[in-house]
Amino acid sequence: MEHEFWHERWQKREIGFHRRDVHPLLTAQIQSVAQTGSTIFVPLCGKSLDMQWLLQQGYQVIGIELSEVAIQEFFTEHNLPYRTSREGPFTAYRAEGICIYQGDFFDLSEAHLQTVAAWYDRAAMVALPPAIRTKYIDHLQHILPSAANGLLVMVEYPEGYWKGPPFAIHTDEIRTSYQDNYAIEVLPLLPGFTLGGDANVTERGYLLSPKYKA
Ligand SMILES: C[S@@+](CC[C@H](N)C(=O)[O-])C[C@H]1O[C@@H](n2cnc3c(N)ncnc32)[C@H](O)[C@@H]1O
Repeated sequence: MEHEFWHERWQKREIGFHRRDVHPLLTAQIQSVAQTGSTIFVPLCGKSLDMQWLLQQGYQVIGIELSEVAIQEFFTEHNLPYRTSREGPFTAYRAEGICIYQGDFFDLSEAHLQTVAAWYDRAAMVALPPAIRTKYIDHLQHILPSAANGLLVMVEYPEGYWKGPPFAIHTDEIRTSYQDNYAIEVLPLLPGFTLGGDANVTERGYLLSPKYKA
């Protein structure tokens, strides 16, 4: 997806991916991947309420998001006074416990994520078409600290049912993408996120723990 695609979606308010509640898998599983007080990386974070929930639970949050509209709305909607600073290719938005980098995920480096204990991917990997997704997985594994755990939420639906995004990502692809470096626990299927429910669309969580810690 081109950057323009996402900027337009935020400008035109085509943000059906934005949930009005905290994701139940996050609340159920966060303690499996990171202790309270530790830092959670939220790639392609949008203005997810999940980040506010993490802050309320005592976690620190690092996010990365292309859209400054999304980031400003996040801080405004939660009444979080923030400051901004220009840092290389990014504008960093900071408030107590949280830093969201406005810019391209692919410009992040290891230095930005040194303190991260776990990453939380909800609607990040599934937002990307296959060619970019491969780059995303490579870059993510390159910049994460080797001890970081993962909590992933993927969308599943029958082939051809939707055009995407979100793209359907099944367990086989998660294994191919991460099994070299992570042990993978596959969580049970949940009803999908679509408004009013849609039996063809489901979500599945994964817990990833590193096989090799430096
Ligand atoms: C489907 S939305 C999901 C947002 C959030 N994770 C949530 O659960 O609501 C994907 C987000 O990724 C952002 N995005 C897409 N490509 C990006 C990139 N290369 N770098 C940073 N953010 C990106 C988009 O602007 C969009 O807000």
